[in-house]
This record gives sequence, C-alpha cells and structure tokens, in this order.
Amino acid sequence: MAYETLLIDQRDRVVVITLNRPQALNALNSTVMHELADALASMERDAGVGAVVLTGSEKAFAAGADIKEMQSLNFVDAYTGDFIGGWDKIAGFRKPIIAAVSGFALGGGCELAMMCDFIIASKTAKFGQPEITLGIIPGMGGSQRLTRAVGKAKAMDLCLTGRMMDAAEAESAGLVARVVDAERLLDEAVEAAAKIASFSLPAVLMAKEAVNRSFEQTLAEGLRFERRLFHSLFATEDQKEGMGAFVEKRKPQFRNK
Ligand SMILES: CCCCCCCCCCCCC[C@H](O)CC(=O)SCCNC(=O)CCNC(=O)[C@H](O)C(C)(C)COP(=O)(O)OP(=O)(O)OC[C@H]1O[C@@H](n2cnc3c(N)ncnc32)[C@H](O)[C@@H]1OP(=O)(O)O
Repeated sequence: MAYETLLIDQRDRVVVITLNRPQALNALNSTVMHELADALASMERDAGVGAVVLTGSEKAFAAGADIKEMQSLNFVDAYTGDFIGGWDKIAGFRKPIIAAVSGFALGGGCELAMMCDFIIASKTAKFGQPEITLGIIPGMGGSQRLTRAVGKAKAMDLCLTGRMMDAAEAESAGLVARVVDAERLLDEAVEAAAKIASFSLPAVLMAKEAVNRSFEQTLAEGLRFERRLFHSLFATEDQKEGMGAFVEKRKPQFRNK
C-alpha cells in the first residue's frame, strides 16, 4: 500500500517504516498517525513480517506533534474527542518494533520512539519533551514512559526545562539501548530486527509481553506471569527444536509452532 507520509521497505522478514515529512522534520500530524496505525495493523496480520524498524531522516526522527495543526485545538474538542487517545494502539503492536533515531526525537517524536520496544540511536540523536516551551505538557506518554525509562530526576529535568539530551546522555540514562555512528544506524537496526525475526515468534511475542508487563503489576505478579509464559513454551515445537539444535551442535530452524 502507498502512503503519503510513510515509506515502506520490506527486507525479508523485516519491514522498515520511514517517516517521510522532511519539510516539517517529520512532525506528527493526523495523516502520519493514521497511516502508521494502518501500516502496523497490516504488518500485525502479515505472517511474512517478523519485526519492524521505525525510522526518520538523518536530521529528525520526528520533531513532535505538528504544532501548526494543533495550534487551534481547544479543550472541549480535545477532551470530548479524546485527542490522541487512540494512538496508544501503536504501543500495542505485538510484534517487535525498533526505533532507529537520528537527529531530533522531540515531544511526540520522543514519545513515539518510547512506544517502540527499544531505541537504537545515532550519535547525532537528540531527545526531549519540550512541550513546556509551548505552554503544554507531554500528552502521548512522555511524562510516564520517560520517567520509567530514566527515573524521576532526569524526566522531571527534561519535562520542566524543555531541554534536549544527546544520544550519549540518553544511553547512560537508560532511554537508549545502543548508540552507533550515523552511517551505521539503519544497518544496525535492521540487523537487530532480522536476528529477532529469526527466532520463534511465540517466544518473541511472549518475551515482549513479559517485559512490558513489568510496568503494569507487582514483582510477585510479574514473576508468576513470566513463569506461566515460560512453562507454556515447553508446549511448542520450537522449544524442542531450539534445545535439540543446541545439543546436536547445529543451527535451529524455528517454525513458529
Ligand atoms: C488537531 C491536531 C492533529 C494531530 C494529530 C496527530 C498527533 C500525533 C502526536 C500527538 C502527540 C501530542 C503530545 C505531544 O507530547 C505534544 C508535542 O509533541 S508538542 C511539539 C513538541 N516539539 C517541539 O516543540 C519541537 C518544535 N521544533 C523545534 O523546536 C525546531 O524545529 C527544532 C526541532 C529545534 C529544529 O530547529 P531548526 O533546525 O531551526 O528547524 P526549523 O525550526 O526551521 O524547522 C524546520 C521546519 O520544520 C517545521 N517544524 C519543526 N518542528 C515542527 C513541529 N513540531 N510541528 C510543525 N512544524 C514543525 C518548522 O516550522 C520549519 O518549517 P517552515 O517554517 O520552514 O515551514
């Protein structure tokens, strides 16, 4: 399917989605978010897709919500229409999705990257929640996911001052999984996605679900949840294939069963 604001590139079992509004530093408007939700829904259904990489341009992953489009919004319309309430379904994408961030990931752009499973950043990446400079606060999870990722002190610093942090600071704070040279960014992300897509899909989906569940419940409940998923994988052919391949000193061929 052709999109107005996205470029889609499938490489074996990995799909690369590139945000494509360079004229506005990939500012997230309603078209982008509807097209992204549509593309992810399609990939969720497509058995040929094992993992997704979401990226932008060298200058900007996404510079936030489209301020020009949002400027005239009013409280009643935002509240009664639950403005941006539907976008959390992007965070509900069940397959693995990696954010490959170069340049600016600000406001909704940082929030979108945090909805992905992990972030690989180029050395040029800059992250922030500058909403306070516009007279608002983060509205798509910035105050919640950033605090869980980097802790109260740095999240409060970024949300109250609106400052940016560079890739090195973001990695040391725990927001970013890896930092690479800009020219390596997409290859690194696609290689990581391809490796994940080579594993057993039920195990990959359960690993993602278990990690995400740690934000939603007590440690005791989370340990029980994890253990039940662990038990269930011993009912899969892939568990037998994976452990059999190790014992026989050969590469496993997972069949997602
Ligand atoms: C009814 C609304 C429908 C929207 C529905 C879909 C929304 C989905 C996401 C919602 C998320 C909402 C919650 C979120 O927390 C709120 C936000 O994200 S608020 C925005 C936060 N971001 C910012 O404040 C960053 C704004 N940009 C900048 O500070 C600077 O552009 C920069 C990133 C520091 C780069 O500076 P420069 O290098 O100098 O480049 P320019 O400033 O000249 O920008 C180039 C060009 O891009 C346009 N542009 C940049 N950012 C945005 C933006 N966020 N929105 C719209 N346009 C943007 C800029 O205007 C320039 O365009 P030009 O003027 O040349 O036409």
